[in-house]
Amino acid sequence: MSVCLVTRFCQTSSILSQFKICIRKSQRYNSSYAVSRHRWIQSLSVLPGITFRRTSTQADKDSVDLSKFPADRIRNFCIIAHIDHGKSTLADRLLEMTGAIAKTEKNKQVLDKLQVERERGITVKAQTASLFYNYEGEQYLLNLIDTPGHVDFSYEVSRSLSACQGVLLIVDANQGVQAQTVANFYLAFEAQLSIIPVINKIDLKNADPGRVESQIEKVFDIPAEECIRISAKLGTNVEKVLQAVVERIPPPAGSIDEPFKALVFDSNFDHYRGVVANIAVFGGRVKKGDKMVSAHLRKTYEVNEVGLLRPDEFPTQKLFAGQVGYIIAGMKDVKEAQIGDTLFLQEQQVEALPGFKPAKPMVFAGMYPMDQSEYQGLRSAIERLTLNDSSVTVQKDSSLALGAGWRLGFLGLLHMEVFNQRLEQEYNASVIVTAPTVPYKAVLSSAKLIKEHGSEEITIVNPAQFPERSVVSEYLEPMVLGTILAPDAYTGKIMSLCLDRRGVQKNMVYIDDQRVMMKYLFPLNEIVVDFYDLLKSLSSGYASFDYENAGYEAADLIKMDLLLNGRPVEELTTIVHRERAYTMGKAMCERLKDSIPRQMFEIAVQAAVGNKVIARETIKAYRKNVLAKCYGGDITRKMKLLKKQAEGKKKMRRIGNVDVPKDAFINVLKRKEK
Ligand SMILES: Nc1nc2c(ncn2[C@@H]2O[C@H](COP(=O)(O)OP(=O)(O)OP(=O)(O)O)[C@@H](O)[C@H]2O)c(=O)[nH]1
Repeated sequence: MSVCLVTRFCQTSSILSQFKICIRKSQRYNSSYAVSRHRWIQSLSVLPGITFRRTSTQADKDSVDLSKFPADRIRNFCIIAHIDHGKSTLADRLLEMTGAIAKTEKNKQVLDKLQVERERGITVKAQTASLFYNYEGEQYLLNLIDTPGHVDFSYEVSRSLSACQGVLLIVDANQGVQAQTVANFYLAFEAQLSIIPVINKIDLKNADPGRVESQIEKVFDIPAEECIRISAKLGTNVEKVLQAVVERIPPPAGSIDEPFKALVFDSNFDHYRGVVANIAVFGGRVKKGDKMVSAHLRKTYEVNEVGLLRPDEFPTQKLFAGQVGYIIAGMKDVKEAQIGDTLFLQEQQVEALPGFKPAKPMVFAGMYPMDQSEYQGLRSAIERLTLNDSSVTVQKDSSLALGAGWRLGFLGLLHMEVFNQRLEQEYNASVIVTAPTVPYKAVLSSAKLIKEHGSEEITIVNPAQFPERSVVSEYLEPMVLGTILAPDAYTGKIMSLCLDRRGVQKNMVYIDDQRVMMKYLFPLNEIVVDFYDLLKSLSSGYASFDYENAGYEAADLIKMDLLLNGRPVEELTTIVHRERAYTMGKAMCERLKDSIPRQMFEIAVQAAVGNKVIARETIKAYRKNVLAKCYGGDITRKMKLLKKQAEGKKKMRRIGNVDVPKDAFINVLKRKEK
């Protein structure tokens, strides 16, 4: 709401009070309400002569005395699972049953707040919610963190686990144990957390909870009796889950008598209040007005607000040892609230907690505005989006064909797609994303270059900057250890796909009489773009895949250029294994031929290594006369058709004299199933 509109509201107190009533009426704990309420308050506070106290909200009235929850009546837990096994649906039920949200049809996946999460039906960002639960006459404070299931976001899972003492490991009663179930189990196991296996979707016709229990026994060595069978959708046995959380997950350690010490496990940026850091308090207490220090930057801040997330912000007087909540302390940049940082009070210095390793980008791509006139707008959109996603790295970049832009690093391809979608949806930005590449390394042999780079080993995130063989003693490529779970009927097809992707089998076990778990060592480059799609399609959707980093290995790599009418297109340059250059070059030329529409002249599409052309395709000349079917003199119809053609051209980028659709840069890397 604009300031002038608010000024008018403020002119008469009766209108002001009506406005407050109106806001209270619309008060539901949803984020849009929280944002609009906040903007309104902010707008008022900038008006001269008006000092504004926040109107008390239902939350403030319901204000809880958190000192009544000593650590032994707190349980902090995460919900982890393979993608789509029902984490967010279970979180909804737990929120409803403990009264945090109303039980309505509208309240679906309330913790998935982003538009992309709702559209894609996936969780991208971990979300925290504090619940009050009455167990055997005692009130408990349960802090739940719903985590994403997709491998690209496993960093979110591992840092959420650091705030917890236990997990609910959800497994679909029909699909059984899948690749991310295994990966997430090991994350929790290595963090020494209590693991409660929950078999979900028992209402499905094909549910076979008995089979899933024996898989859990075999793969994770957890007795079948410990599994809880539920239907998150219908609410069946969900109460048992809450009971198990209290009974089986230990309370957090740490006492309120110790000095204040908190771990920042997540943070997001609010344009009005700065950084909102999600913290797990490991000792002591903190309140508004305290002077707080961040261990990383050693900067001092005054605490403005602390509270719980229920799931929206719920301000409280204090936060105590064992509790999970948020803190706002005037930090202007998410870099000031580094994830993994320790917070303490100015007068009580403590030793920093171990923290986490920063997330390492696995996929890099160039991002450019569709038109250079949109550069500033895109820059501010990227800046704002990265404020809330610190795992994205940004470097300025420029290209002959696409002008000034950036090279961004992401945790995986889905992460890149989600970022791109958010740029388009939330910031209305139109972007060209170039072919993604993985971070290769080169060990330099030229003394001059070593001096220039300050090190013998360099990382290459842009194929156009790939150093020549003559100055390099060795190239290295990133490797991953992949886990594939699938019905044994598809084993043959899967093995030949893995072989095709230079995979080396490390292990293969049956997890029951029909399902196989295979471990393969892959070059990351071979699986990053389309491996999962192909695996899904050749196994009729039954196979699942997850991977973890497995260091670097020496490889015989070369740079391959793609040329349009003899002109190399830097944005389509790729790094390939020497043995694969011919097949890759041929396939890329074919796909480019399919992606680029016929134009008024012939276009030669070539792949070249050095000066040698290794593959060629030709796009024949063609003039599309959009008015051909338009007889007679209806000028409005003609204008409409010409406008449509012009719209189509807007989605293309001219390289040399060739119009290239913006999707072509990524499609060129997608291989077809054999
Ligand atoms: N029949 C049935 N469907 C369920 C049940 N629980 C969840 N689902 C459905 O399964 C799908 C996935 O559920 P989500 O809760 O989004 O799964 P998720 O694990 O949070 O997914 P990600 O966050 O993307 O990993 C949705 O269509 C749910 O409606 C259940 O108990 N029974």
